[in-house]
Amino acid sequence: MTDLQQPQVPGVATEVHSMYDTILILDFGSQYSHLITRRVREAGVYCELLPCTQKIDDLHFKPTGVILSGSPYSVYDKDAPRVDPKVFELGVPVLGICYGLQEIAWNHGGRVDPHDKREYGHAIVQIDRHESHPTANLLFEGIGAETKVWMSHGDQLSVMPEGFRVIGHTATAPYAAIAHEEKLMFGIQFHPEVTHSEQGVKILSNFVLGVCKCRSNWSMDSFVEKEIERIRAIVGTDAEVVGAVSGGVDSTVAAKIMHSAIGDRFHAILVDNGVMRLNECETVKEQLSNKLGINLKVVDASEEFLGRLKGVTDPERKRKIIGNTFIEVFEREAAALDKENEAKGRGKIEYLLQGTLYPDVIESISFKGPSATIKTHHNVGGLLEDMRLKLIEPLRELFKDEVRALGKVLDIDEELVWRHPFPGPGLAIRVLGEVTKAQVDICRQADHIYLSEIRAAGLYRKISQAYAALLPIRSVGVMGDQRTYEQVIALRAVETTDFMTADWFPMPVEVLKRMSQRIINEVRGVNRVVYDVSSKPPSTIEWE
Ligand SMILES: Nc1ncnc2c1ncn2[C@@H]1O[C@H](COP(=O)(O)OP(=O)(O)OP(=O)(O)O)[C@@H](O)[C@H]1O
Ligand SMILES: O=c1[nH]c(=O)c2[nH+]cn([C@@H]3O[C@H](COP(=O)(O)O)[C@@H](O)[C@H]3O)c2[nH]1
Ligand SMILES: NC(=O)CC[C@H](N)C(=O)O
Ligand SMILES: [Mg+2]
Repeated sequence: MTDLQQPQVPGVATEVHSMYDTILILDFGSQYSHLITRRVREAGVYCELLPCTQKIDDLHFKPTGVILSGSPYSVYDKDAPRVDPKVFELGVPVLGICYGLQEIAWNHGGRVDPHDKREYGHAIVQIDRHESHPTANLLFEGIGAETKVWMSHGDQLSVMPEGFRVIGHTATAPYAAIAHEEKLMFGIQFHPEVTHSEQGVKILSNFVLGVCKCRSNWSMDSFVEKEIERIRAIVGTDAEVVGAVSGGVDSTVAAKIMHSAIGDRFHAILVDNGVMRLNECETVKEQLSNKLGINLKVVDASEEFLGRLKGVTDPERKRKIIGNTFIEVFEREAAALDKENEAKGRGKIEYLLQGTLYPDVIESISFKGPSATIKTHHNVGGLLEDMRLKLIEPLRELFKDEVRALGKVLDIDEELVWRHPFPGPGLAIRVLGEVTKAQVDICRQADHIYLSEIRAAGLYRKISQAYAALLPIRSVGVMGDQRTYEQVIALRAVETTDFMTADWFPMPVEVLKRMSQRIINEVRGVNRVVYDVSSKPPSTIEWE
């Protein structure tokens, strides 16, 4: 998934960079780098985050401006990440944030030293304006004499780099913001991307719109039209496309775009893996066919999946088995479709549609290399390395909230757009221990009651993800004067924006009471319900 190139068609604008001005954000490992990306997009400007080790000569587009992120490193560390100095020869504006400022200074004859006090938290920047140098004022255009910002640094600029002037200072940092008017280079010691910096969004938009003069045309409306055109250009007039579609918002939005582009040359496939939620396959088929006009084939492979999961209790093995079986089923279906098409004199299936999102791409490009594997997230296409089909990933530049906005533009039902994510391995990683049909049924029923009660209480949209898990233990209870010795259901609900970190949701007690009562009364085999009050980290969202 590290390859950022999409299929190319000579003479046709199939490349995102030919349609939008692009801000290049170079990531030096700050925790906030992806937030810079979000903010620039919010200003209506397309941008891409690449590792700071990116060589400018290898870049396949010319950025309209460059932003250098913060970093946990110090510029004087022996192993400090270094920017390719050619960035400064591109002749486009550059903005350095925190480490980025220090890196600009370091490269232009300035000095950076550790400060006796680390500065972490709020600070006030006094803005220094220069009447006879209007360009230097551009970054803080429209902002008053001072502004509240958020700082997180231990080093600071001690000697100004050549040709730069101070455009902002704080009580402890005399060079908190600097500018070079001819080179259009700016540096700020604080973090405009975090919400604690009150004018942060304005400062970033001043840079991308005022300094870089980017066109502000990145909107989901314009994206749909351009994407449909791009797909048509890539696929041409004969080729056909398959796509694994789960009913989740990502694959649904991707499928809708593909369908709009090529109609019935797109074949959507939903695999019933035996670990879907109650009535899920029917509901998804209904929604996609009736409401979106997408022809979805449901392939029942439940026996195959459950058969292979027999006796398996290890979470990673479950994930691998499911991932591999998905591929086998999918390849089989694609081959069958190819045969059918051949008989009908239709084109060959040449492409595979995937709902990959930008966070997946960002995660796979970290300059520090891949992080430890906590869980193997299954992804149908992600594992199809030796497949002859070429990938089409319409959402690979988008964040989840952009995908949801796109869903609205495409007139997809609110209910679908705001659907909680559901993992590919489904209930298999929510039935802890061995996955049998009987166990899946218990989990499925409890999950259905739980989600219905969440909806009835009007809480579905407040919660980012909720589900019931079946624990592989028994506990003693009493029912109708009889001793029971049955299983435990754990209810999980979290609030999160990026699913990388999450807080447990404070479920109202009254609602919990109803849920627990209903599950114990209605689901055979369960005599106890517990509510999960763990955050991520140190826990994860799924139990396995
Ligand atoms: N049962 C399934 N049948 C077919 N494809 C599936 C199935 N489950 C998952 N997939 C494929 O795996 C991809 C990754 O799943 P993932 O859950 O991350 O995305 P999603 O289901 O589209 O959206 P969401 O994250 O909101 O659930 C999906 O986009 C889809 O292509
Ligand atoms: O498509 C998927 N395939 C998987 O294998 C998988 N594992 C976890 N998830 C989803 O990812 C998010 C984070 O989950 P964790 O905190 O448990 O890692 C949550 O939204 C999880 O539901 C998966 N999605
Ligand atoms: N947030 C940052 O970019 C910090 C940069 C550098 N590590 C410092 O402490 O000053
Ligand atoms: Mg899903």
